[in-house]
Amino acid sequence: MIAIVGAGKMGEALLAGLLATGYERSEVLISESVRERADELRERYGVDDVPATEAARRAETLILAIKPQDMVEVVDEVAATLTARHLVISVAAGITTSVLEKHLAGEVAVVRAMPNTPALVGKGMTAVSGGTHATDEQLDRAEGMLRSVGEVVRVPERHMDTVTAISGSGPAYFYFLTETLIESAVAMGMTRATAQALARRTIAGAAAMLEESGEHPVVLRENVTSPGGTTAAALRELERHGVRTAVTEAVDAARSRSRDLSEG
Ligand SMILES: NC(=O)C1=CN([C@@H]2O[C@H](COP(=O)(O)OP(=O)(O)OC[C@H]3O[C@@H](n4cnc5c(N)ncnc54)[C@H](OP(=O)(O)O)[C@@H]3O)[C@@H](O)[C@H]2O)C=CC1
Ligand SMILES: O=C(O)[C@@H]1CCC=N1
Repeated sequence: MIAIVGAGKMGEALLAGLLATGYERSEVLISESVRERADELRERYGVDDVPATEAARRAETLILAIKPQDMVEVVDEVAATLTARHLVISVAAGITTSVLEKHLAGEVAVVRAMPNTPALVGKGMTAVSGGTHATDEQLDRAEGMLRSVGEVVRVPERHMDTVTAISGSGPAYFYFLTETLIESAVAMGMTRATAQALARRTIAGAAAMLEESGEHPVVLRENVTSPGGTTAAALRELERHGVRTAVTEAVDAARSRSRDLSEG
């Protein structure tokens, strides 16, 4: 049995992904403190919602998907119920396995994971790293579960804040860019519906090219950039406005924020 504690945006993405890829409703529980949200998810997915301590009693795998700021309180609440048979997977930004282990009695296995919301449609990217007591078998178990909602890589924990800034927050950067393209087209007089279709299909097509061709993005960008053409004119403006530096600094800010979150 798997319990997802905190069924917000990320919790739901994992829940939906797990159910869509073969987990039975009877194998997954949620524990969500916002009543209307719990009701909505119970209705949508047909899973039970129980208090966190009951979730810890009934499930051997606990996925903690609450906000980093709530993590210690929730871990303290369930700690007495957890035993060496449990596997705790935290998806919280910034919270280290050593912080979690400090609040858990004995040798409870902890895995830190950083998924992203495309897990909802089985296209997630998750990085995992194991805590002190997590065995290879337990890491494999966590990876197997998360692989059902997308790809998984194992990384040393020192890279987890970078992972958070790249693939954890990453979908938001691409949505931001898509949203900006839509608004630009609307400002030029195009209907919103057509602008949305153009932008959505373009980002999806570009992503598919990256995945399926295996080419470096520089090569794909060069293929779009005809000599003396429109793309070169646009890219010159992006460079002039420092978009490359802005992206680098945005990623740096996300990583710093992830580090800060471990300090509460
Ligand atoms: N959103 C994303 O793309 C990603 C998020 N994450 C991580 O996932 C975690 C959740 O993020 P996100 O889904 O965005 O946040 P949300 O606020 O959408 O979800 C968290 C949910 O847990 C509820 N909650 C709070 N305390 C408890 C409790 N004691 N028991 C049960 N439920 C509780 C919250 O209620 P309330 O609102 O009242 O606090 C909320 O509904 C974070 O740690 C984040 O770092 C990781 C990767 C990607
Ligand atoms: O914004 C956040 O803090 C979370 C972590 C990664 C994506 N969303």
